[in-house]
Amino acid sequence: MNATTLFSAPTAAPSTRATAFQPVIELRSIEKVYQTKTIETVALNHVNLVIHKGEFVSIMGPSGCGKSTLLSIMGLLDEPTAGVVEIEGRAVQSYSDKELAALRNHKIGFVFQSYHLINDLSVLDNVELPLLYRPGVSGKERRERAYAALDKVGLSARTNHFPGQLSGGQRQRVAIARALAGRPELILADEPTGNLDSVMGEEIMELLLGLNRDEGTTIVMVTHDEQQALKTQRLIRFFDGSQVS
Ligand SMILES: Nc1ncnc2c1ncn2[C@@H]1O[C@H](COP(=O)(O)OP(=O)(O)OP(=O)(O)O)[C@@H](O)[C@H]1O
Repeated sequence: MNATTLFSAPTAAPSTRATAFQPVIELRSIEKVYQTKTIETVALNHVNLVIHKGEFVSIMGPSGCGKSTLLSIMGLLDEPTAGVVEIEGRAVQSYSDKELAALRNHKIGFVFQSYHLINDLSVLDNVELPLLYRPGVSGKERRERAYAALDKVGLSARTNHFPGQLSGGQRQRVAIARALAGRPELILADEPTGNLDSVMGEEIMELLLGLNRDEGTTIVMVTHDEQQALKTQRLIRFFDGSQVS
């Protein structure tokens, strides 16, 4: 299939606090091929995509069409087989390993379907954990940021609980607080409501919409829920590693 251009302006006005049309991340002709001994899978087929500051973009498509692969490449967790990823106008390939690690830790926050919380740690410690690896963030600042993030997601009263004592929706709130404590410019959410019932899923969706609207946080979300996707500013549909709309 030929290269597909995913670039398009947001369908709704970006958040008032966002800097309109300033790219946060740009993918140019990204290809990802997984090669095993017997089979070659083209997971992404020359994808072109720009995410702008303050956008909330959702990505939908059938199982296996490349959504998680796309998110991993955007999150600098995986490398494309071909093509260029640019963060704030600079090709990621030109960053040193140290700079890349800093980008990953400082600019990008991840939210996963299965929360990825540590069950033996309290809610507060889970949220603080990624900040332990941040040079220059003191213990006091870590704690303050974690409390502030938990306040933002409405969990101030649960700081000493453990993940096993929380509902699924509350666990996802903790995971979102953990991402927020790092003050990321971009949140990548892979099916954040996938394990939740419709009421809790709706709550998490409202939380993400609020963060985007009120704080200008840029969000890219993979979802199988069309109703939720339609609430975001731009919906990108994938099929077989390429954008179809
Ligand atoms: N590590 C891997 N090795 C080989 N093939 C892989 C690997 N990871 C993904 N794939 C293949 O790449 C394709 C895209 O996978 P990906 O997980 O990105 O799809 P997806 O759209 O996120 O699917 P789902 O909705 O089921 O999570 C699939 O055909 C998958 O089998």
